[in-house]
Amino acid sequence: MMSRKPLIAGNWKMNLNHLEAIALVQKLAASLPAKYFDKVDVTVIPPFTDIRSVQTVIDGDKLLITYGAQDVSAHDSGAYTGEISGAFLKKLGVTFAVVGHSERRTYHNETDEVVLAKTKAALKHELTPIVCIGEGLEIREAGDHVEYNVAQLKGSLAGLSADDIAKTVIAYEPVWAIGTGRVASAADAQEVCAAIRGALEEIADAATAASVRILYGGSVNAKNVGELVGQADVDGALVGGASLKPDEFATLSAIAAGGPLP
Ligand SMILES: O=C[C@H](O)COP(=O)(O)O
Repeated sequence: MMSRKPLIAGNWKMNLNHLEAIALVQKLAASLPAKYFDKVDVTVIPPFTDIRSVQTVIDGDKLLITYGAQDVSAHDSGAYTGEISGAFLKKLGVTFAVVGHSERRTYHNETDEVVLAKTKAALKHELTPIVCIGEGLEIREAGDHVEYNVAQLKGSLAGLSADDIAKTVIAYEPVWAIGTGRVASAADAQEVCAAIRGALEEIADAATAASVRILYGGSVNAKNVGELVGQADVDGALVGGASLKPDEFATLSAIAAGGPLP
């Protein structure tokens, strides 16, 4: 099997102003020396207003941490008040763009069609989309979670070529596990991530499916990350709350790298 380098992505959501962002990145860098980055990719995903400050620290100190954006417009430029173009993000050195996070699907009514358009925009501007999918509690309790996630994945990637799909990262985030402290079991995460890989093989091809990184997200912390990333089809984590604590985020990144602890 092709080996996939783990990715630990810290989604800060709407937390930390630009001064707090600088302090967090500096603390994270101090806790996570360069030796780890051969074995794990670590990215921080701040609010848009922090990105320039984060870029300045990372470039100035030649850090190996990358950074992403929490969303990207489906449009390139023009009369779209409040939106942020992928072209602007690329110019700021952004590597990843989260698309279709459940908070955007829920609070901003983003459908699979919108997520697909944003995924295409990210790819067009050479950003790596982190395409989020995940079921709510009712669907999980009804036992329909595998079918639901596969359908959401297919809707969010509909019509993309295998080459484009190979440039994405997928994040499985069960909505009931986000910010609740109720993490999915490692077996539950593996079940859905394996089904996602199977679906990628169907819509692209085996080599593409084997190369795409699939993250788990939802109440990941330093205590549970080891078991989660130890699963065959879980290639890292999309971390919310624990990414706001630089020591814990460094520790869980080191665990994903296979240790030693910082
Ligand atoms: O994007 C991150 C997720 O929504 C997970 O958030 P959480 O780690 O706070 O549960």
